[in-house]
Amino acid sequence: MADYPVLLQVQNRLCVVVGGGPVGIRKARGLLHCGARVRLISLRPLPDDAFLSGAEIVLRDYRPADLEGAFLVFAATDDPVVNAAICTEARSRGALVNRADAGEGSDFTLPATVRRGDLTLAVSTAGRSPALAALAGERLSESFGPEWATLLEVAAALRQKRLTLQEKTEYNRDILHRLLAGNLLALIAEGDVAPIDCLLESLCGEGLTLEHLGVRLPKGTK
Ligand SMILES: C[C@@]1(CC(=O)O)c2cc3[nH]c(cc4nc(cc5[nH]c(cc(n2)[C@H]1CCC(=O)O)[C@@](C)(CC(=O)O)[C@@H]5CCC(=O)O)C(CC(=O)O)=C4CCC(=O)O)c(CCC(=O)O)c3CC(=O)O
Ligand SMILES: NC(=O)C1=CN([C@@H]2O[C@H](COP(=O)(O)OP(=O)(O)OC[C@H]3O[C@@H](n4cnc5c(N)ncnc54)[C@H](O)[C@@H]3O)[C@@H](O)[C@H]2O)C=CC1
Repeated sequence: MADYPVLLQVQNRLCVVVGGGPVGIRKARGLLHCGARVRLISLRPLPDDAFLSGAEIVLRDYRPADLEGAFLVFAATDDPVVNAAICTEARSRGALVNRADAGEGSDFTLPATVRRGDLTLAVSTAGRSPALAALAGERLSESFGPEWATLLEVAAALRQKRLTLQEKTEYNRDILHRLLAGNLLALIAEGDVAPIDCLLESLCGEGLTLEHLGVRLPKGTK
């Protein structure tokens, strides 16, 4: 059966990772990045460069009570018996569980992820080849440069304006097509405000400049 893709809001919710190897650390970092409260249980101490500031680190054998109050659970030890026990316990507590050593045993899997500001691109292979997911993510990363983050800011600001004016939502797709045909992405990458304002005003109406939309070009561009 096909997997159902969702994006979860984990801010301030407790997520428990069991296992402090490279895999557990990667999952914990991804969770911290999204504002989750992270509890990481590990038998062995973490390496010095784990950089998990803000996480609660518990260095001992996993106990079922470690999962108390968890929204998400990650079974990421190198012991399949322990991982299986974590999955059973998590489900009995009503938490969703990810099993690092077996895609089939998981309630959810993690995709390879590329972020450009609030634009998120995620690749899954339904657990069949994580290395292929990573490779496809690298390709996406090359195709979607940092200018996409600014494009999203422009699109979101225009959308906000038009919704305020109660116009039809088809407008959003149409105007984006026309802005892209006008080379907006390349103009953002070049970092010059004037030609971007010129394009915006010609397609969206007089006065609709970057400044009016509240969008700043990132530092590093002109
Ligand atoms: C099911 C899933 C469960 C989950 O963890 O969510 C899972 C399971 C397993 N991974 C294994 C191996 C590897 N995983 C990676 C890398 C990543 N694995 C990720 C996700 C997932 N891995 C989920 C499915 C995703 C999908 O649908 O495609 C990524 C995308 C996201 C992330 O983890 O954040 C991240 C790339 C991030 C990036 O670089 O962008 C690498 C490569 C590397 O490390 O460089 C290897 C070694 C090469 C290889 O084996 O392919 C093994 C065998 C372990 C063993 O042999 O013991 C299992 C267990 C099994 O398959 O049974
Ligand atoms: N999903 C994925 O992306 C990947 C999954 N894997 C799988 O994930 C597993 C973990 O991978 P690594 O992090 O590389 O392994 P690792 O061997 O480096 O780390 C395992 C961690 O689990 C801890 N641990 C073991 N038993 C424990 C217990 N009873 N209580 C608390 N902590 C315990 C150890 O202290 C260690 O920190 C591997 O066995 C492998 O099968 C491997 C590569 C990628």
